[in-house]
Amino acid sequence: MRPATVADEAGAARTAGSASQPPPRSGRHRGALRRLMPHARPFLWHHRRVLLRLGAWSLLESAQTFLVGICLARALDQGFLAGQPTVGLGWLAVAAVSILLAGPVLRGVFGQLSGLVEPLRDGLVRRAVRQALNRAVADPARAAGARRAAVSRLTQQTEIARDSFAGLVLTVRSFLFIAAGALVGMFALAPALLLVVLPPILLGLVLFLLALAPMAAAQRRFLDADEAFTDRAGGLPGQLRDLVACGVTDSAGEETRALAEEAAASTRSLARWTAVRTLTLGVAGHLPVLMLLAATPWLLGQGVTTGAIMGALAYLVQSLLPALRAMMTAVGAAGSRLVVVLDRFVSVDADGADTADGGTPRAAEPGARGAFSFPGTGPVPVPAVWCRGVRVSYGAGTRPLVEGFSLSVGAGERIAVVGPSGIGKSTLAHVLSGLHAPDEGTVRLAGQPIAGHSPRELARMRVLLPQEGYVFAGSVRENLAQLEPGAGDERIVRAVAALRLEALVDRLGGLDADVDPASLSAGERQALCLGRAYVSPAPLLILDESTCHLDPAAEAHAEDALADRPDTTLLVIAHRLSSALRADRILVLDGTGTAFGTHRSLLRDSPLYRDLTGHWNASG
Ligand SMILES: Nc1ncnc2c1ncn2[C@@H]1O[C@H](COP(=O)(O)OP(=O)(O)OP(=O)(O)O)[C@@H](O)[C@H]1O
Repeated sequence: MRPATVADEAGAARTAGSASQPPPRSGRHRGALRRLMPHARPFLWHHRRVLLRLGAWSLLESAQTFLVGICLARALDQGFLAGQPTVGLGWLAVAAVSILLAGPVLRGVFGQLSGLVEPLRDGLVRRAVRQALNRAVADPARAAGARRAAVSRLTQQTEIARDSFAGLVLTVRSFLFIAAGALVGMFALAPALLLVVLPPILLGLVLFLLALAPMAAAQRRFLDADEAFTDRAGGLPGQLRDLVACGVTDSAGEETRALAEEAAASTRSLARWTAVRTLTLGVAGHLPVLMLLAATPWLLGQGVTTGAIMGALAYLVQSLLPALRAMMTAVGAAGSRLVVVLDRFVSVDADGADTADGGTPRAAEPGARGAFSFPGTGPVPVPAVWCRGVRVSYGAGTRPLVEGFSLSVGAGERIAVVGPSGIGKSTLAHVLSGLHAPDEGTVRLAGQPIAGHSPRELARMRVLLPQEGYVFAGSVRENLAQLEPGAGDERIVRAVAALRLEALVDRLGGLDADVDPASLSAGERQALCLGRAYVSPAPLLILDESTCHLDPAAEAHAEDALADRPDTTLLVIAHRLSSALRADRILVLDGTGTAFGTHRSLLRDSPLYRDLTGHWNASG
């Protein structure tokens, strides 16, 4: 049998990823087995009757294996070597009948196999379609083509899962029952045979099991690195002009070099583990035969007959070792594929992330991980901001600023909004905050319609910080706790520390000191307002150029601190390119239409975004 090569391993990894959403982040698949077990156990328990029937058919396979070795030994010892050829032929005839029985046995096994494999596929297909439909409802802005692509990807993955699962069940089951038949047969022939062949088989198996986890990790690392590099290299030629225009060729080159180095390192690592696996296959697949041949004089000295040694050889060469090699290969290749694909189903559910645009997967809905319940459907995360069919204008008869506008932002996401001056960014911020009712359409925050809430209720749903930082005459503490009057000192101190406001608070005389708004600079007022947003209980923070009086470093720190605030979704109306670069996704407003994507995808797809970044770069 041909040993697995790095190319095979890479192929197996690619097959699992070929149906892929974008490459999983490194480490994302760590603990995949642990994540899958809670779903696998109920599935297997639910199909326990099929498993029992499969076991019953497989027992016949054990019996058949057992008979072949025993018959061969008897044919030699009691027949041909004892001068009784007819007896020998008789035993061989029994062996031949048992071999012929293999056909019906295999038919029975396959019949039961479908009872296990098809429900898995049906469940996954149902799940794939429901996931896509749920996302289509939750995110109507996504193009229909992308939705179809998501269904196609997921249905394709179900086929990979089905084939891999079938291969695994077949080979693992076969190995277990054939091994049982062969080992019992050897024990029946002469227990001393087991002393010779069992240790190398067990050694190979243990080495194989020890290498399994690092091998799978190496496959995943290779898959991630290979996809990331291919993605990058494929996109570069088309982006070259914009990269030069934006003056970011050095950083783009560095990034590409790092991806290439990671791809090379991951391939080397995969090669090393493939060599280890080939070694384990060699130990388990060939050493038992060598040991048996080398131990023949000793076995004969122990009174083991020639027929028994030949029977053991037949068990090893005909049944046990081929089944062992098939099982090891299947677990190594199909097993990894199955884990990767099923884990993607789990991860799609947990993240609610549709990454069809090639963008960054959205941040997970807090607490949603593990919501997968196989093979039913799990909850789809509620978007932090969701709007549909929104039309906004200032007065009847005037040209609408936005029309037919839809958007879905996942909880925990960091979004930047960009667009030319006067295009309607602030107006959109007001609409999303419930301060300006749209002419048409619906806006929901965390699943709740924004319309019809009192100002107090709105304050618990979102914070909108305008460009002008409004500070009132009162204590520093009152200013910081304005949106959460009951906030304790601990919370206020945490906000002060997170936003590095200690020096400002000290200069003002501490938390209890009175503030004279007129004595503060515009930047200081903005800093206090950012602290106020941090203290607020609202999960959605909208910054409408509310850091424009801070220097770029302070602005970056403030945005990072607010984005890192627990359970926070951050929407920043950006006035610098750096804000957009820090965001997970960017919304580009251009009056007649919008574009929504990552910095990279927008550089490629949105002429307006390219112009804006070029303008920002030119103006420093
Ligand atoms: N209350 C209002 N009544 C009438 N027109 C308004 C009102 N507020 C804003 N507008 C107009 O709506 C358009 C969009 O304004 P908006 O402030 O939302 O744009 P913007 O993209 O935030 O601009 P900038 O980047 O300059 O802040 C502008 O033409 C503005 O003059």
